[in-house]
Amino acid sequence: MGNLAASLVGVSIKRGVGLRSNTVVSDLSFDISRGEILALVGTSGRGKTTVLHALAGLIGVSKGQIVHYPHDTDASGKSGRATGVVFQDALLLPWLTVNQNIRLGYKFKANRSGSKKEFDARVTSLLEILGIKELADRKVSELSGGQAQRVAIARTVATQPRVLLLDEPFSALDAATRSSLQNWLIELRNMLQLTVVIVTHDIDEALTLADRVLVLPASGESLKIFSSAEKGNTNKIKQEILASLASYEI
Ligand SMILES: Nc1ncnc2c1ncn2[C@@H]1O[C@H](COP(=O)(O)OP(=O)(O)OP(=O)(O)O)[C@@H](O)[C@H]1O
Repeated sequence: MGNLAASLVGVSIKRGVGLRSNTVVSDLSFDISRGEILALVGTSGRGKTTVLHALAGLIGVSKGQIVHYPHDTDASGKSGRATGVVFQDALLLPWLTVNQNIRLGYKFKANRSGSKKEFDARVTSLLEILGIKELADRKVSELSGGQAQRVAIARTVATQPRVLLLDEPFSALDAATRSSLQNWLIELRNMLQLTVVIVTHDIDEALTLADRVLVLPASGESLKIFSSAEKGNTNKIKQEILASLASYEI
């Protein structure tokens, strides 16, 4: 358990209400290790966003449980939040500057402490670490899509979530910007020892970013998890993932 950030144990999730409710995720179990990037892939409607929202506590589970393991330091009461989510649309406040948007992230951090001076220093240091210091005084409405996504991720990282949840954060970006943000995210994870769960439609993105790729199963199928540790063999893994995605189609 010491190395785990969270676990799903026999989780089923319903969407919709009353007679129209439907079980969209059924008896799903997997662990999220600390410091890993885990990609969730699966055909459309398979429940990737649903799982992410359940991990974030935005929707409940109908069966099973999701366990978030506190860090050792949490006993001191200085823990960050269990999760932080970044959606496909950056959802920043366009009338504020980048700096002000990031400050909002810090303001929402649980158990924040320290003086205003310390708080300002933390914002500046985060902007520096994330390589967006030069954007600090720009209005969000003046940012490109790629810059806005960096700021959205930065704002969520500022809340110090134990697990960073990303829902197709790069899907609206052009290929070059996307690739640069993928590299940036890997650097960020390495620097800050982040634990990341990312939903993506793009198998190449999943294999570039993730330590493990989890293919969400259709009802009755078993879960498949691919390790991209053997990076040299990505073609083979990609073929296996594509084959398992295809086998789910009815
Ligand atoms: N608010 C909702 N009310 C009712 N059904 C919903 C709701 N949100 C999602 N669903 C249904 O739950 C199922 C899973 O949706 P979800 O968005 O999690 O899938 P996904 O794998 O993320 O899909 P996509 O790749 O298309 O984004 C779908 O059948 C969808 O229609």
